[in-house]
Amino acid sequence: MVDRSHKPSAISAKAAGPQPTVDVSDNGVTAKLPTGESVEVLLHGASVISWKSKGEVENLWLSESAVLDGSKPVRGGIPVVFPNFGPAPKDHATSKNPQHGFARNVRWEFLGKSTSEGEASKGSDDSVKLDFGLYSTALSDEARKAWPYDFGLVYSVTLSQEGLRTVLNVRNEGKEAFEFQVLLHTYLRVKDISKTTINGLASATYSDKVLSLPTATQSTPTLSINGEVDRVYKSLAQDTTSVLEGGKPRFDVVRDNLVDTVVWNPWIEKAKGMGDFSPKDGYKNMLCVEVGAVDGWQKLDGGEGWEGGQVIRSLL
Ligand SMILES: O=P(O)(O)OC[C@H]1O[C@H](O)[C@H](O)[C@@H](O)[C@@H]1O
Repeated sequence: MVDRSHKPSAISAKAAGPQPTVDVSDNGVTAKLPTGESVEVLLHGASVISWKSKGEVENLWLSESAVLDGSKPVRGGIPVVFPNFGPAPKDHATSKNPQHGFARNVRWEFLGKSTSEGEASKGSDDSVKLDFGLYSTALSDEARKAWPYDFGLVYSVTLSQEGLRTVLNVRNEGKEAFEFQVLLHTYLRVKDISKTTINGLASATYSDKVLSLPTATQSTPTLSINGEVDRVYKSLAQDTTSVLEGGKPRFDVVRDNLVDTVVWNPWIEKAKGMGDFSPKDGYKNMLCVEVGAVDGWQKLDGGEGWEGGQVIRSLL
């Protein structure tokens, strides 16, 4: 009789192949796929600070003088903005919070990794998911006083050949309802901002912070960046915002349960004014396309949960 017990099945044969690697340090977590893609996440703010595609192409812009020691938010990568976007409004429960909330400026906990094998028949790739948690009980007394709600956040960063998925899950762990905003403040790396264009915003309504215009409409199908831009595009109909370089697709940013998108480039003067922005002409190599729910507030009753996120595809 033939002993088949050692014959590898299709599944175990695949499992025996190269596996994703995950390195955990005191400061953060790095994951790499056998095909070369990698992601690096700081525990400070659960900020993604590097995402490389096959061929080691860096997709995210990180300032050379970004502060990574936990003393301030990271200038670059993907800081997580929660529970308020921008300066907190005076007449809201978030009013005592810092600009863009506290989540980007506190240490998160690494909850663990999970890997999954792709199935060619389903068109899926190998992937690795890193989960990070932040709970109200971990905040300083001062931060808890400023926003006194019981909450739990789980931020999942999934790396695959297809791209990078980042999803935030918010739970109200208390009895009292709270309101929040969310934004994934992604700094995309581009070769030359003067040749970079954005599609997917046509006819959308936006507010323009540079021109102090509360309401404007995107009249052209393609947006070019020729100067400082700081716009909040609201309730977008299309779920994909595309970034092109020299007319060729470079990134697709796909929103999931998030309807707004901020487009930001500080340009020359604002870049000069930021101590942690360098090189000073770095504005030529970055473009923020920030998916979020920032127009108005999301309300979460006690015991309820909410989830939203993005997939960014690098199209090189
Ligand atoms: O300097 P930060 O607090 O990180 O904010 C950086 C930028 O974030 C968003 O893009 C806002 O729309 C901008 O108004 C702000 O300048």
